[in-house]
Amino acid sequence: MTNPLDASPATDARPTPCAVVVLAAGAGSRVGATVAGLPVNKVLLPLAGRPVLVHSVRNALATPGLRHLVVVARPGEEGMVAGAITPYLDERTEVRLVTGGASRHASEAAGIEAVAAEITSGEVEVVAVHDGARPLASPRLYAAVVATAAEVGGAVPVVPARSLVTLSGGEGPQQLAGVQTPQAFRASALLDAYRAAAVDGFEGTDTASTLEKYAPEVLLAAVPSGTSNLKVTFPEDVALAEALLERLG
Ligand SMILES: C[C@](O)(CO)[C@H](O)COP(=O)(O)O
Repeated sequence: MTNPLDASPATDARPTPCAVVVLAAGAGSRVGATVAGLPVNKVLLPLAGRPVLVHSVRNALATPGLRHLVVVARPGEEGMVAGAITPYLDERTEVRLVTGGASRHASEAAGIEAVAAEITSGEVEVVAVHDGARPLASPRLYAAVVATAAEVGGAVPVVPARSLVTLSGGEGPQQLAGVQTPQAFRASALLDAYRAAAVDGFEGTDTASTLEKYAPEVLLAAVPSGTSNLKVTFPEDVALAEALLERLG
């Protein structure tokens, strides 16, 4: 990956027409979320009085150049997801709700296919895919990944790991980086890559891994991000996200 800060800065004079796919279809088993004793999808947990997903969706809606927002729900949870986010949306805001699959990859594919017509027609030039469980991704981060993807092909937010790691084999301390979302890509390359992956039955661990396999010619740029863009994974993450929300305003 290259660092876009090494290249000319991505300019955003004309925001790139884009779509955002928010994934809300994960199992979330590690967070162990329950409501009234029943397991609940972690993106529906309350965070500062609103479901986690509402924060994620509202940030995504502030993306410059946004044309379409897709939310991918777990099969059987479509009604619950719609019920959770609709009260917080302006009635003019159109959110496409689609049903996800059995894996993250399948849910990503369903979300991307939901804007296939707009990609093919050229209306949408860049698509960003985001974890619904990352409620603190800022509109600024969305703007940066979309502008960078438009410029170089693909953009992935990264944050340096807190500590150096020593690998066995005598290579000395290594600085690792954590990969986050939203991950953004030129839309036609993204759609083609997911269609090629479907033919092979390939399942990527994230969007970038599918692009790396099926569109290796697409340059992926690392966009500097921060630890505040956390993913709600463990029970304590909700309290941490709440504290960060309060601090960030
Ligand atoms: C893509 C990701 O956010 C990178 O940190 C992460 O791998 C997503 O994990 P999930 O378990 O599929 O939510």
